[in-house]
Amino acid sequence: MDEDEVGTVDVPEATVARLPQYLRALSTLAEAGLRTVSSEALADAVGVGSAKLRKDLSHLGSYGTRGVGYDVEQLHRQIADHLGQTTSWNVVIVGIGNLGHALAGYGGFASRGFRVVGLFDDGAHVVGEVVSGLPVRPLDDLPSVLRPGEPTIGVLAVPAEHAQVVCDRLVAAGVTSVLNFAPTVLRVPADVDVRKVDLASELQILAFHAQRRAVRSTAAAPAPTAPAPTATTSVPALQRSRRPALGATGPVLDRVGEVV
Ligand SMILES: NC(=O)c1ccc[n+]([C@@H]2O[C@H](COP(=O)([O-])OP(=O)(O)OC[C@H]3O[C@@H](n4cnc5c(N)ncnc54)[C@H](O)[C@@H]3O)[C@@H](O)[C@H]2O)c1
Repeated sequence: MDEDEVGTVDVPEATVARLPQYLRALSTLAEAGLRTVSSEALADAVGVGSAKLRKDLSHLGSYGTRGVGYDVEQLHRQIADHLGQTTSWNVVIVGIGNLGHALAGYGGFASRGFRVVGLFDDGAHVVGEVVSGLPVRPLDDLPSVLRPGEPTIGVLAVPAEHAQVVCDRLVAAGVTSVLNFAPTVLRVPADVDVRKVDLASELQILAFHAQRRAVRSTAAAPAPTAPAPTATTSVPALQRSRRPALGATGPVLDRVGEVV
């Protein structure tokens, strides 16, 4: 597949979601001086099955060489092309509260081609403050920060009840890609992409799997001397029994004891 085909081939959404992980693993391999990598080794580094990895990469027209594997640099370039990482993207963050401050200060965007160019908020307590080298501006200044012809991604870190209004303003100003942290569904025109980040849902999914593991291991355990929990053991009971005593385990951090 040549560069002209990037953006024109259909790549399944699940594959797209794994591409950043492949890219990160390939960067690490390149930094370690590796020139080629087998599908098994790359799949191992990412934590997926090698068949799935080969299928994912076949969507990009990359099949590797039998007995050699994939050329690390070439595959890195190819995935970076598909992820639009060979151009730089402007990012504006709206809502400079707890989350917005953390996002504005995150150092990992620039190395992946994302440049934070504007911070916006409507709160008098924060407008004018300089956060990570950028002044926080009112949303009315949005048009002066967005540059025609330069793709800009809008990041929403405002309370859910304000997210739609802010999203509408971003879209009206020409933003066609929105990353939404607010726990609400946004309505946007068909030519606007919205991705939602929801850490609470991710925690719920982990809790779901942990709970199922607990139920299965309880069911599979040999009969204990004490009365065995049955399949009807209540979820709260399992959750309580699995919860460690506060402070009993966990890493020793130099901020332990800090009240956050
Ligand atoms: N997706 C996740 O995993 C995740 C994690 C944490 C928080 N959140 C969500 O992110 C959002 C922000 O959380 P937070 O803890 O930073 O809240 P926060 O209250 O600390 O900050 C919100 C900021 O948005 C600003 N704001 C409110 N209305 C605005 C408007 N109309 N225009 C511009 N700015 C406006 C406020 O002035 C404030 O500075 C919330 O919706 C929260 O639920 C999501």
